[in-house]
Parts: sequence; structure tokens; C-alpha cells
Amino acid sequence: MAAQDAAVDTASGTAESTVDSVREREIAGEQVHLDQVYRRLEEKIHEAEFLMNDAAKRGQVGTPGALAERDAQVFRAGVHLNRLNNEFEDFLFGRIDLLLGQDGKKGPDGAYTSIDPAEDAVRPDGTADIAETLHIGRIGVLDSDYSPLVIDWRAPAAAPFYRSTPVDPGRVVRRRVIRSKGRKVLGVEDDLMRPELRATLNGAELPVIGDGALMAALGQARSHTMRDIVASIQAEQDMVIRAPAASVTYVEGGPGTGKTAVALHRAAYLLYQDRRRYSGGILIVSPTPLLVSYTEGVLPSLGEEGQVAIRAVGNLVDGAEATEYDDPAIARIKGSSRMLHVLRRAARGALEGPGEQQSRRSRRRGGEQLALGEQAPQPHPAQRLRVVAFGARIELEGEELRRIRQTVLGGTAPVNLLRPRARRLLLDALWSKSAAAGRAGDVSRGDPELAAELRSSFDDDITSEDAFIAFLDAWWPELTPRGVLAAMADEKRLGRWARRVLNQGEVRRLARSLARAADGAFSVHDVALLDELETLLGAPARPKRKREYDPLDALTGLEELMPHREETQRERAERLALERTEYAHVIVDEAQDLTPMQWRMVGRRGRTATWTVVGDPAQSSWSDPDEAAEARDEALGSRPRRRFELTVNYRNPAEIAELAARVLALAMPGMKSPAAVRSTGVEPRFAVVRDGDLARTVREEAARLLDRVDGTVGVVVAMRRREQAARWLAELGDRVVALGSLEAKGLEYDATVVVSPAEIADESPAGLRVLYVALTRATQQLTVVSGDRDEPDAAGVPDLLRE
Ligand SMILES: Nc1ncnc2c1ncn2[C@@H]1O[C@H](COP(=O)(O)OP(=O)(O)OP(=O)(O)O)[C@@H](O)[C@H]1O
Repeated sequence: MAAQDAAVDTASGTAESTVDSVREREIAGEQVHLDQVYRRLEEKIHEAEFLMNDAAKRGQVGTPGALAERDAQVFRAGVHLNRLNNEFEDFLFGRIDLLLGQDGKKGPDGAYTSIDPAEDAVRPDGTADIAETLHIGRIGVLDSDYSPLVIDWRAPAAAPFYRSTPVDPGRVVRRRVIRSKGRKVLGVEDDLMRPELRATLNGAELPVIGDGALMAALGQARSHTMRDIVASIQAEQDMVIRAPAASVTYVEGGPGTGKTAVALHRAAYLLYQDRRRYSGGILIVSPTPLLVSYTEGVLPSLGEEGQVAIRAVGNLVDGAEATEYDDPAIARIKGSSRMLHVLRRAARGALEGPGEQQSRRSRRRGGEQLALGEQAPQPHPAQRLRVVAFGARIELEGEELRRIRQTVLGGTAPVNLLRPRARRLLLDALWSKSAAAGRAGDVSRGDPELAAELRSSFDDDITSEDAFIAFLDAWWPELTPRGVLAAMADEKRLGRWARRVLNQGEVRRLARSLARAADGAFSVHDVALLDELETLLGAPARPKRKREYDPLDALTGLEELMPHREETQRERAERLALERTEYAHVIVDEAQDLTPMQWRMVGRRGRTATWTVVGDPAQSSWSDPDEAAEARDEALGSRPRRRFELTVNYRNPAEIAELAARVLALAMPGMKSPAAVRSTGVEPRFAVVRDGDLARTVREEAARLLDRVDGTVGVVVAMRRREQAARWLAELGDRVVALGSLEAKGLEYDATVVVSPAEIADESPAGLRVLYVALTRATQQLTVVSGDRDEPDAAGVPDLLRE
């Protein structure tokens, strides 16, 4: 028996060592290639540095053609320099071995372009020769003889690396993912696309190493930042990433199908493909600041930084950083398109300040019945205009002033932009009341020029008077979005502006919530209101920032590439983002969550843009998805849409996906969940609160998971518990994060604890969908903690999650 075991051991030992030596040989082969790439890159760096310095010295001399050529050279050199200086961790990550192609055409990167194999590429006996090998990396590198050493992952020649599948392999026989760190190749993982072939490369059989790169990537521990998926983009994802940027690219897919990853890679692809066009900027709108910080490292890792702004939907308006989440009932009011009517009235109504109204009311009363000895109330400064012109006193009061204001507000222009017209009508009214007007009438019959002069000096006289200036500031103040929002916190005034739009209860709740905004604590939904108000009011003229003149700015793209400039790429991106109000391409992540008012805000940033919209209706936390869809359609206008669907869940193991699907069936009956790509054999765990101590139970369950995974643990609780939960977990270290249910959107952890499904589901009308989001955050393990409210069965399974 023992002898037999030993024999088996020896046999498998030999097989293993053979595999190991093949693996090592293959790794060594890739190392030779990588060394060659780095040698070439060093040459390019020297060339680039020389070119940059030379260009800087020469300034602007030469013919326009020569200058353009030099600019282009400098641009290319700069791109290399900038990216190479970043020293990527896995600069070279892929390789494909291809059959002979149908035609002999080569693309600009030196690779053959045909997708299908030539007719005689495979011999009748099933053998074939590898005709071409391409290495894929983060940027393209040509050898000195223009043969491709590395193909940029976004180049057409690299597409088969992502698109080829065993069902539709094209020319690809073997697809290899290369893992490296710095300049050292660490490993390779192969997928065979044509397993039926016996292919040879340089006379030797093509070896196949490992179980495939995708599984290796999915099994890795997660950190607090997202990684790029450039080495393992799947075919259906690649179709979206490389879709032409015409009008709207619309992508739907369940949790974990890679929508966020695809959106980010698409931004990098679009920049590669048409850098000039997208120098107008790409905006990525993300639902939460947490998701922004989770994803913002991906683009730099793809070599792109300068032109892309990732912003949370609550941070789209400069200077207004939303820190608060509204109750679902308030969010529903603030997000609804009904608010547009209220804001339109408020933007005009706020011209009349509260003091002005009160003063008008009490003066009316005071005029009627002033008690003996009682002082007549002082009028508000905006209630009476008293000026002296040509030595005579002229006054406008009450009804006259009101009529002028109404006439001006009859125009459709933003309120702040109507101020010059209001000023003119005031002067007209004063003029027609003045004796000078009569005199001018007489004069004008004889000499119109003299009459005009008289009027003009009348205007000058008045407009230089302090009384007139003070009156105008009080009567037609420059309104700010914050000021109007604060005015809306006055329940009485809000009630007037919301008449026939909101009911009394809604007015009360909204006014109360806006009182917090008046103190500067904006909620995510307030920001869309501020943006709408900015449009309704008209932005006050801002002084333009003066930029220093730099002759190098004239060189195409050079400014962003000069590594020695004081402003870093990131600073430049931030500055441009501040100055920019519209973008060339807008990407909306988690689009199902945008409210109608938010869609209007985002829509204004991409009026002439092309769009990529990714989302999942099943994860919508907005209670009326139909209304949001209507608003989305309005923002996107009649632009044609190309629709894509992502169908595979790369995040959750099948065991977790199956549990989440039970909630999906309750939340959206009939909706299909995506197929999980892997299973771990670890079933979700159900724990019931022990000894009535929720804090201790959650802490113990989180600690248990920390022992079982290498990476992060997310603890998802109902929104009202998020601060409490952070305290419960404080001592467990920074691998554990406490999250409110709405904050979990888009994020993922190695393991998650979902605390009280019933509490999360009952929090809002969309609660079941929010719970579905919470249950789909784990890449490896899930624990569900139930309290009494969850009505757990004997096995601890809460009512909502039972089959
Ligand atoms: N082709 C791939 N190769 C490796 N990992 C992938 C691939 N596609 C997706 N993933 C991984 O799967 C996880 C889910 O991706 P992502 O967050 O983009 O999905 P999502 O559709 O936006 O999910 P959700 O809707 O739940 O927010 C991420 O860890 C991502 O890196």
C-alpha cells in the first residue's frame, strides 16, 4: 500500500516538475521580451527628453508644416515620457498567438489587421503554424525597425485579445495573460481558444500554462481601491468599451457584471481613439463620494488622468459639497420634476425679500388704524424710491414699483440678467414723472438731439445717486442659488411658491429640510436644486482668471505632458474641471439612481456631448423608476441609442448570487439575475442577534470574517445606523468598513455582513432593491445578521431571504 502511494507520488511529482519547468521556460521567454521592451523604452525616453528640451529651446520657428510635425513628435514623446515615468506595475500584460490572416494588410501599429484566418491556415490533419505573436500592454511600443514590440490595449489589433472566445476564436489560438512587477515577469496564465488544433510555434508545440487569467483575477483579495481589468476584459464587455462614441451607448447589467469597470475602461479607450475630440473633457458621474474614491485610481493605472473628471452626483456644483442624505420621503420631493415649478416661482419670488413683504403688510394695516402715539412703521428700503434730479424730488412707490417689477418679470430671461432692464424701466418711470420730461417734450419738437442729451444727463444724475444705488440693490438684489434655497426654508413663502404643486405636509417637510441647507449643510438632492437655480437666476459674472503666457502652450498637448512644470497633471485636471461646465463625453454610472432633477443637472453638462449610460433598474433606490426614466429620456433627448447588455456576474460566487436572487424575485418579479461565473462552495452564513446585543453580534461576525479573508470586510446597515455601526467596529482596524445601505452602491468587499434585511427593506419604498444591492457586495463570503424584526427561522434565515 505504502509502496503504491510512493509510486503515485513519484509519478505525479515528475508530472509536476515537468509542468514547472515548462512554466519556467515560458516565463523566461516572456522575460526576454520584456527586457527587450524596456531597452527600447529607455531609448525612447532619451529621444523624448532630447526632443522636449530641443523644442523648448527653439520656441516657435520654422514653417507651419515643420512646426506641426515637430508638435506631433513632441506630443508622442511626451506621452511616452509621462507614462513611463509612472513605471507601471504590469506594463506588459498580454499576448496572443495567431494563425495566418486572410489578407496581408498591416495596421498603423505594424500588426496584421485581418480577423479571420486564411483558408489554408489550418492543415487538413488539424495542425497549424502560429504565424504572428502580439504582445499587449498599457501603451504601444514599436521597435527601431517599426515592428510592434507592444500593442496598446486599445488599438484595433489588440481587440482579438479580448474578443476571441472558444466559440468564436477568429485567428487566436492561445491567449496569454502575463503577470509582472516592475521589470520582472512573475507568471503566465493561458486560455486556449482552439483546443482542437495542434499548433506549433517555431517548430515546437504550443504549451498551455495555468487555468486561465479570469479566475485568477476574480479570486484575488480586494483592497479599498478598484483595480483595472485590462488583462481580462471579457468579450461582451469589450464590445461596450470599443463601441463607437456616437450619441448614446446604453448599458444594462446586473450586479457585478463589470458596468463600472467597463465605464472606466471606455473613458480610456475613447481618449486613445480620438484624443483631440475628447480634449473637451470626459465627465464620469458616480453616485457617492465613496465610489469616486474607490474607482479614481483605475484611469491613472491605464495611463489616463488629465482629461477625465470623476465626480459624485452630490459634488457636481462647485463649492457645494453634499454631506447629508435625505430621508426617502424628502428625497422623493426634492428629486421629483415637480420641484422645477416650485423653483421657477421661487427664483422670481425671492426678489421680494421677507422684510419687504412684512413692511408692505404692516404699512397697509398701519395706514388704516394707527393707534394714538404709535409710530408709523418704517418702510422697507425697497418700498419707496426717492431721488432728486435737476433739483426736484421724484418718488416711486408701492403700486408703481410693483407694476414695473411685474413688467420686467414678464420676460423669460434669468432673473439676474433682467436687472439692467429693471433699472431702465425705473429710470423711464422717474423721467415720465419729472418736470424735465415735459420740458424735453417741448424741446424735442425743435431739437431731438438736445432732448436726448437732457434725458441722458437726467439718467446720469440719478444713477450716480447713493439713494438710487441702495434702492436698486434692495429692490432687485443679485440673487444667488444658496440665497433662494434659504428663502425656501420659510414655510409661508415656500407654501406660496409651491401652491398646487406640493401639499401642505410636503411643504412643511421640505421647508424644514431646507433650513439645514440654509446653514450650509447640503444634502445630495439639494445640489441638483442649486444647479437648477443657477440656470434660472443666471450666473453672476465671474472675473476671468488670468493665465500666464507660456510660449510652449502653443505646442499641441505639450502643456499637459511637460513633467517639469510646476502644475502636476492632477492639479491641471482639477483646474480644468473647475473651469469646465460642459463636456465632450458624459459617462453616468449607476444611472438608475438619478432623480429627474439630477438628470437635468447632468444633462446640462453634456448638451453637445456623446454619452455612455450604465445602470441596473433592479438596483434603483429611486421609488419611481418610470419617472426617472422619463427624465433620463428628456436629458438624452432624441439622440439614438445603442443598447448593450452585460450578463455575467464576476463579483459574487454562485452561492451568494443565488441568495440575492430571492430578494430580486420579491423586488422585481420576473427580472433575471446575471449568471455567476464561479462558485466557492462557501454558503452564506445566517446569524441571529445574541443575548439581544446587536453591537456585539455584529462585531463578532465581522471579526470572524476578518479571519477568513485576506482583504476587506464591509458591514452594511440601515442608513439610520451608520454612525452607530462605525462605533461598533472602531477597534477592528481599517480592513473593516461600516456603510449605510445607500452608501454600499457600486462597492465591493471580500466579505460582507448585512445587518437586518428587514430594517434595510423597510427604510424606503425602494427598500427591497436597496437590500438587493447590499446582498451583492461580497466577492467571497456573506453573513446575514437578523434581529426579531427579521423573523428568523430555526436556521437563522430571515423571512425575506427564505426560499
Ligand atoms: N473581465 C473581468 N476581469 C476581471 N475582473 C472583472 C472583470 N469584469 C468585472 N470584474 C470584476 O468584477 C467586479 C464587479 O465589477 P463592477 O464593480 O464594475 O460591476 P458593476 O456591474 O458595476 O456592479 P454593481 O452594479 O453591483 O455596482 C469588480 O471587482 C471587477 O474588477
